[in-house]
Amino acid sequence: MKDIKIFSPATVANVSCGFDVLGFCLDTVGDEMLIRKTENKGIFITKIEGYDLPLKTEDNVAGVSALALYEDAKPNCGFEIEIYKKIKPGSGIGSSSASASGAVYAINELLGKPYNKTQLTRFAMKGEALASGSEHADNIAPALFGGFTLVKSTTPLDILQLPTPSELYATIIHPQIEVKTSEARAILPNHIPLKDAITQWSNVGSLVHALHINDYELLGKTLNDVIVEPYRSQLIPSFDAVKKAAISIGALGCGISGSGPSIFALSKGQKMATRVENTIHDVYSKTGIDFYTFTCKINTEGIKVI
Ligand SMILES: Nc1ncnc2c1ncn2[C@@H]1O[C@H](COP(=O)(O)OP(=O)(O)OP(=O)(O)O)[C@@H](O)[C@H]1O
Ligand SMILES: N[C@@H](CCO)C(=O)O
Repeated sequence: MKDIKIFSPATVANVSCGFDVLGFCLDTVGDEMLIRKTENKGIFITKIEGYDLPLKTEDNVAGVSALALYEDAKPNCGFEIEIYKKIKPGSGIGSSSASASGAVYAINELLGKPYNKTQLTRFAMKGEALASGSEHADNIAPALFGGFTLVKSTTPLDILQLPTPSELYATIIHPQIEVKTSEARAILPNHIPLKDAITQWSNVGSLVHALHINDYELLGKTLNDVIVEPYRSQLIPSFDAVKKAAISIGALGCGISGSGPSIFALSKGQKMATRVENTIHDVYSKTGIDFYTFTCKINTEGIKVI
């Protein structure tokens, strides 16, 4: 195989209570990438469509992640990368992760799959470090593995795949403002009160349990974040109004997607998810800020060849 075309999905990191550890993969929305073997050695980004991003390998998260794999594998060829970007950078739905994960997934396929998904996650985390200054894997893991994932530890890297309830739908609202992950991380406190930590780890444990026993009501009760959301919600106009409206119409829960500005809501069933989407659409229409919304199932497959 000399070239490969892939779909690399958008993802929601944190899932309210699981800052830097929990994430899930979105269906239908994502980037496309074309990766080709070349005789010239090295990693070359030859085309980016959709958004204005650096072509220089070392400045692009796809390039940096691909280089990390390339330097480890030392193949007798090089690779050209074309990125057809659909996920806006700084959106909060894993734009950087889609490029980073997509690049390493595709090169691994072209090399005959020498690496497993955990090893690919490690390479793609180099891209996240470039984008945000932190090697978190909570967008990368769901993009590569699909479904819900939990990053049990980064040293050593240990990723757990969690069950995905089949009737779960995600609604995303993306206000057209940019919140850089690096800036959204910089405003967080270094120390947290013990009582908040207790609430948070009780929610994370209960969320994992809810996914395992397919309990939608319990899942909804766990979608709370007493540590990060109070700080970051101030960066997102009308966040509280959206959350209140989504929950009162019947969403299981609602929170900041990744580092924002996107907001996610989870619902049981497509009918309810559509009602939630219509409701938050109405709320945001009053802000005067450009935005778009979409609703989709949870993608249990992750990145795929197209
Ligand atoms: N291929 C790429 N795709 C997206 N962003 C890239 C890429 N290469 C470099 N970047 C840089 O990474 C930054 C965007 O990453 P950031 O983590 O802030 O946003 P995000 O991935 O949409 O958010 P989140 O991780 O919260 O979902 C921008 O500064 C952008 O220029
Ligand atoms: N866990 C990361 C995800 C965004 O990339 C954060 O919230 O900063």
